[in-house]
Amino acid sequence: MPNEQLRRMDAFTFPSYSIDLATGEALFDYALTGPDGEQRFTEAITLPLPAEPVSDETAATLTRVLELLHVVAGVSYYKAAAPGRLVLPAPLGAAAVELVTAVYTKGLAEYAYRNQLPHVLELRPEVPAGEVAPPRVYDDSDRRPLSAVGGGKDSIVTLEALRRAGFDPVPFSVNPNHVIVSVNEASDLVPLAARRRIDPVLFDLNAAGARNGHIPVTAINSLIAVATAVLHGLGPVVMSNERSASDPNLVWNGHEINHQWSKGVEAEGLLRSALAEHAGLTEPYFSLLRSLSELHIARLFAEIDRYDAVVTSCNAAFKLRDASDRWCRDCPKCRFVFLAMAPFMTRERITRIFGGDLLADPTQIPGYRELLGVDGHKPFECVGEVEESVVALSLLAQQEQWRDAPVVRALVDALPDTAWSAAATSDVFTPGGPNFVPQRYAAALTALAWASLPG
Ligand SMILES: CC(=O)N[C@H]1[C@@H](OP(=O)(O)OP(=O)(O)OC[C@H]2O[C@@H](n3ccc(=O)[nH]c3=O)[C@H](O)[C@@H]2O)O[C@H](CO)[C@@H](O)[C@@H]1O[C@H](C)C(=O)N[C@@H](C)C(=O)N[C@@H](CCC(=O)O)C(=O)O
Ligand SMILES: Nc1ncnc2c1ncn2[C@@H]1O[C@H](COP(=O)(O)OP(=O)(O)OP(=O)(O)O)[C@@H](O)[C@H]1O
Repeated sequence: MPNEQLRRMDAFTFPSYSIDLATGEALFDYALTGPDGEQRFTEAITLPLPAEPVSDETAATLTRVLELLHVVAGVSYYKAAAPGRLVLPAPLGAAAVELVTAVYTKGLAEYAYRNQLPHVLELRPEVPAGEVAPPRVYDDSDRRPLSAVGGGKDSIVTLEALRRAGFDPVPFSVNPNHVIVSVNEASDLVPLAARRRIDPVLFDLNAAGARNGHIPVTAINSLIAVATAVLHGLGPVVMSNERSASDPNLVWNGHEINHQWSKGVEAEGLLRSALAEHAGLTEPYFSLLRSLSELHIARLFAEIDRYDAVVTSCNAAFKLRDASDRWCRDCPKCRFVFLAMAPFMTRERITRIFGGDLLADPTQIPGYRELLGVDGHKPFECVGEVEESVVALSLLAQQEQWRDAPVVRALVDALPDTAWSAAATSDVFTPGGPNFVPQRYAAALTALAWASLPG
C-alpha cells in the first residue's frame, strides 16, 4: 500500500485472533482502515507445548492472557500509520484498559517524539460496551518460576540468584538467537522458547517509508512469557528490569519520553493489575532486580564467571536482520556496560568479555561524554543514569589498572566538580524505590547482593 494511503488511515482495529492448542500457534490479526481501504497484518506467536494436553481451566486462563497479548502486540502495526482511533475488539475491565492506554501512549512515546506525532501521546482506546465475565482465580505463586533470558548481564544475575536460592528457574526466551542459546547452555538449565513472527508486510511497508520507530517490546515479551508459564503450569515470570528503567530520557510537550518505558515499574504494575483482573493470576510477573541500579547489577554480575564467554548486552546482536555476532563495541549500551563492569573486574577479564578495551580507545570519548551528562541527553538506549556513570568513573579513577586509560583520563578532566560531589554521596549501591518482589523471592536477591560486598 502506498505511503500516502497509509497516512490517511483513521483507525486501527483487531479483527480476530486464534490459538491452536495442538501446535501452540496463536494468530493475531490487525487492520489499519481508512478512506482508501484497509491494510491487514497477521502476527504469529508459537508457544512451546507442554508434554500433556492442557485442561479446560488452563485453556480458559491462557485465552485471557492471549486476549491481552493480542491488543498489546498491535503496537508494532499501529505505528506504521498512527491513526487517531484505536478500536478495541471486546470489552475490557478498567485495569486492562489502563494497561492498553499506557502501552500505546507511554510505550510509543519515543516514537511519537521522533516522528513529531503528539496525538499519539493523547490516544485513548475505544472500548466496546459490555461486561467482562470474571476469570477463574489461578494461584501460581508457589510454582517454579519462569525466568526471562535476554542474553545480557541482567537476566544472568536473576537466573543465578534464583538458582542459588533453590527456586529451580526455567529459562525462557522469545526467538532465542545464538547468544541466548549459548547463555542457556552455559546455565545447564533446560529452557523453554516461544517463536514470534512479525508480519513481513510490515518490513515491506517500512522499506517503502512507512512511519517507524521504537516500540515497547518488553510488554510483548512479558505477555508471551506469562502465556507460556500458564500453558506449562509454572509460577511467576521473573524479569530483570532495573531501577533506572523507570527514568525518562527527556520531557516533551509535558510528557515523559522513556525509551525503556515497558521495562519500568509503572508498566510492571499495570501489567500485574491487568493480569490479575483479566486472567485471575495472583502472582503473574515481577522484576527481581527492580530496586537495583545498573551499576549494582554489574557488580553482582562480576561475581559470576560462568557466562563470560557468551554474555552479550549489546542490542545490535538482537536485530532481526544483520545482527552483530556479540558486542559491537561502538554503541551507547556497549559503552555503558563496559564502564559499569570495569570497576569490578580485572582489565584482562573485561577485555576478554567484550573482545576489546573501550576505555583504551579515544574515539569513544564523545559517546562517553553523553553518558556522563557532559553533552546532550541520556541516549535512547538501555543505559543507566548519568549518576551511575559518574560513580563508575570515580571508582575507575581510584584504580591503578584504569586511572591512566586514555578515556578515563579525558573524562575525569571533562567532569565538573559538582559531578564528583554528587558521586561521593550517591546511593547507587543502596537498593530502593518501589518494587513488586514477593517476600519469598526478596531473600534470593539479598543473598546474592551480600555475596558481592567488598571485604
Ligand atoms: C535490536 C534493536 O535494538 N532493534 C531496534 C531497532 O530496530 P532495527 O530496525 O535496527 O532492527 P530490528 O529490531 O530487527 O527491527 C526491524 C523492524 O521491526 C520493527 N519491530 C521489531 C520488533 C517488534 O517487536 N516490533 C517491530 O515493529 C522495528 O521497529 C524495525 O522497524 O530500532 C527500532 C526503532 O527504534 C527499535 O524499535 C528496535 O527495537 C526492537 C523492538 C527491540 O527489540 N529492542 C530492544 C533491544 C530494546 O530496545 N529494548 C529496550 C526496552 C524497551 C522497552 O520498553 O521494552 C531496552 O533494552 O532498553
Ligand atoms: N528475547 C527475549 N525473550 C524473553 N525475554 C527477554 C528477551 N529479551 C529480553 N528479555 C527480557 O526483557 C528484560 C529486559 O531486557 P534487557 O535486554 O534489558 O535485559 P538483559 O538482556 O538481561 O540484560 P542487559 O540489560 O545487560 O542487556 C529482561 O528481563 C530480559 O530478560
